[in-house]
Amino acid sequence: MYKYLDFKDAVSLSLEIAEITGIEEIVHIQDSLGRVLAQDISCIKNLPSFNNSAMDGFAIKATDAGKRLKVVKTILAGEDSAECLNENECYKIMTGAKVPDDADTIIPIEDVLEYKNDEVTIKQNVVKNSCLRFKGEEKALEDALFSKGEVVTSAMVAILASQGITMLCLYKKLNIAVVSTGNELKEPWERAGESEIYNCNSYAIISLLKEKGFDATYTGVVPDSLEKSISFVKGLESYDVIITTGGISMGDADFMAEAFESNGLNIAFHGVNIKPGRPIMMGKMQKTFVMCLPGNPLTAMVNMHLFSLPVLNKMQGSLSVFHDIDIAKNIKSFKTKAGRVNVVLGFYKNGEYRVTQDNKYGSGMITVLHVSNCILVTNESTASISEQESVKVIKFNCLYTKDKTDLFN
Ligand SMILES: Nc1nc2c(c(=O)[nH]1)N[C@H]1C(S)=C(S)[C@@H](COP(=O)(O)OP(=O)(O)OC[C@H]3O[C@@H](n4cnc5c(N)ncnc54)[C@H](O)[C@@H]3O)O[C@H]1N2
Ligand code: MOO
Repeated sequence: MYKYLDFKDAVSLSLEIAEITGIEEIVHIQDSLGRVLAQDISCIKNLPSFNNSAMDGFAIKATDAGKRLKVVKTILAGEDSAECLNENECYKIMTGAKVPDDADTIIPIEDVLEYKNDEVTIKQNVVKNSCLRFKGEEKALEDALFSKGEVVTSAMVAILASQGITMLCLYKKLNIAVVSTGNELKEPWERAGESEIYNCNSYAIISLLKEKGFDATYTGVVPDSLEKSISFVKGLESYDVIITTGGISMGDADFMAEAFESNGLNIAFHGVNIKPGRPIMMGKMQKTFVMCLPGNPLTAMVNMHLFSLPVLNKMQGSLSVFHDIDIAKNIKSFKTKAGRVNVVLGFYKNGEYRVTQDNKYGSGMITVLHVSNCILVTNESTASISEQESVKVIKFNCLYTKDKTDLFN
């Protein structure tokens, strides 16, 4: 195994070699949520599209404040009325209806002094242009709306639909293979003897990928044999990304590094000075990005958050690659081991961080992930985090940002 690489260098290196696949496809807005835009989009219909009323009431000239006016017409939303006001006249108008150019102010129905027999008495105090929404005041034609690389949200879908845009050019979803390794593994639907365990990593990783908007294909368990590992890996060449767990450390049955190297893997790094996650390996096999994560379930998931998701964000074409960290107050002191980067599980709520089980758990554990909702990363010189200290946390359901963030505590 190579010398353990510095955590920051490993993250930088992985992002350096991660390349966007750039393959585009046309998708309906209904299916675009969480996908990455492959086009810039600008305003093609003014928002709003015409001057309209923000209230049900009367459209008047502000200069008619204090007068009694004749209601000459009622304008409903969707109607296009020509201007027709003479002196001492006004329109009755509904919310969203187009305001003819000869009216400049809307008086809500509850604010008039009297409304009877098609006549309305307007109060003295009238503010010109009130309750009026002007054409293009929100966005005007050709204003920039979205940029290539933005992730589609429901708010964006609202804007797209408001523009009459139904089809979008998006980056095609990455083709991700998820692989488990190890003779000890049985699938959850099989029967595991006492010395065997159920494969939980593949299902956990695929679920996490789904949570983050990625799809993945589960390709099965590779047995602990170099020959079989080499040929299994060969069959995965068409994927954009391969994520494996297990078989990457120093044991007699750890064949992943050799199997990938035999298939032309260019190793970017193998071994990082971090706990958990030290044996992690990343590299490129021709165009395929390879992520070999350690087999311990907790380690595999933590590595997914720290290393894999930013790389996948970049490859998917998203501009928001980096973890959007939260700042929290640490409410229970705990120790970490200086000399390496530590990843510490915790629970974040209302601006407070509470360490999971006093930071005393093993990488092989599974249930500690469930009682945690975030991680915290300490730098190599940190040996403890005290109560009341301000800490940076990465929530499992964090957003991602364009700006490179400093994760260290
Ligand atoms: N001499 C050394 N031994 C180990 C080192 C080291 O530096 N020197 N590193 C340790 C660390 S840290 C880790 S993490 C593990 C990682 O080892 P591998 O990536 O080779 O993983 P395996 O040995 O195959 O498995 C580890 C552990 O995880 C279980 N496992 C594997 N796959 C799954 C799965 N799909 N679902 C559930 N559980 C899984 C496996 O049964 C093992 O218990 O190495 C240390 N050793
Ligand atoms: O990555 Mo291993 O813990 O760090 O168990």
